[in-house]
Amino acid sequence: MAFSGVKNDRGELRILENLDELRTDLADYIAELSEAAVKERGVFAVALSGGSLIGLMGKLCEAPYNKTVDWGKWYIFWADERVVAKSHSDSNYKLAKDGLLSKQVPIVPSHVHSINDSVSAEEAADEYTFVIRQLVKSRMVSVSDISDCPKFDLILLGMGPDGHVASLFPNHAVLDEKDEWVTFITDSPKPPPERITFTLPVINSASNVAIVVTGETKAEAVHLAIDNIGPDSQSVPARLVQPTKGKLVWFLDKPAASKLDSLQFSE
Ligand SMILES: O=C1O[C@H](COP(=O)(O)O)[C@@H](O)[C@H](O)[C@H]1O
Repeated sequence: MAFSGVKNDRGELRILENLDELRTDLADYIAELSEAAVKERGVFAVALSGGSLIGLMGKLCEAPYNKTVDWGKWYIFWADERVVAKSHSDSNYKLAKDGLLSKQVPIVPSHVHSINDSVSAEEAADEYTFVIRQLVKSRMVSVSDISDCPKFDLILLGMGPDGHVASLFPNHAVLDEKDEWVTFITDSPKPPPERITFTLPVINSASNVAIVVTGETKAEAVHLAIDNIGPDSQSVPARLVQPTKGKLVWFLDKPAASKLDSLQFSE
């Protein structure tokens, strides 16, 4: 690892020498959280994103993780999803299915909670909220004692070059949503336009949140999000990811970290 440390209140930074090291560190991190959650609660409730994240999670399907992780205890959700058919190349579900879920890992199909792709964005968000509510009732997903929101064991996020996370885009009204767990947008600046997304209160109620970012095209957004300077936070949604009680970890490769201010860190 090139660097590991804590920088102000923006969480733990893990800056990896190259993509191979990042994939290994990310797989170790997810496997450890899975083991701890299964030990404590009997299940592991994890929310995925789409985009480059899924490719970076690939090592989880290889030895030793494919055999050591307790896949049967995983409950899988999406922090955001594009409202397209599950077979569409824009679908975050399809991305995860092709890149992860179909890779000889014994995930229980009924534990995979994808959105209903045959209704409107608004209905899909409402239905997804209902599904999560049922799983909170049956304690497969914990509940936050502070916000009354679901408390996922882990929410995995990517970040776009504009600083968006999940489908929470810069200066969009969706950033102000305080009441809903899952909401929808029909005007995403990045295609496709119709999406559902976890809201900030849900993301910030998780026990663990990881933001995984690679590549120089995202270096400026990483700098703005972590160094906490420049435009207001509504312009950099990743800066609004601040788990109330949970732990935030950034996984960065060196190009993505290249514009960070000098790092103060502890071993
Ligand atoms: O549209 C989306 O973009 C972000 C970032 O994607 P990346 O390919 O730049 O890593 C992703 O995290 C989100 O889930 C997705 O819907």
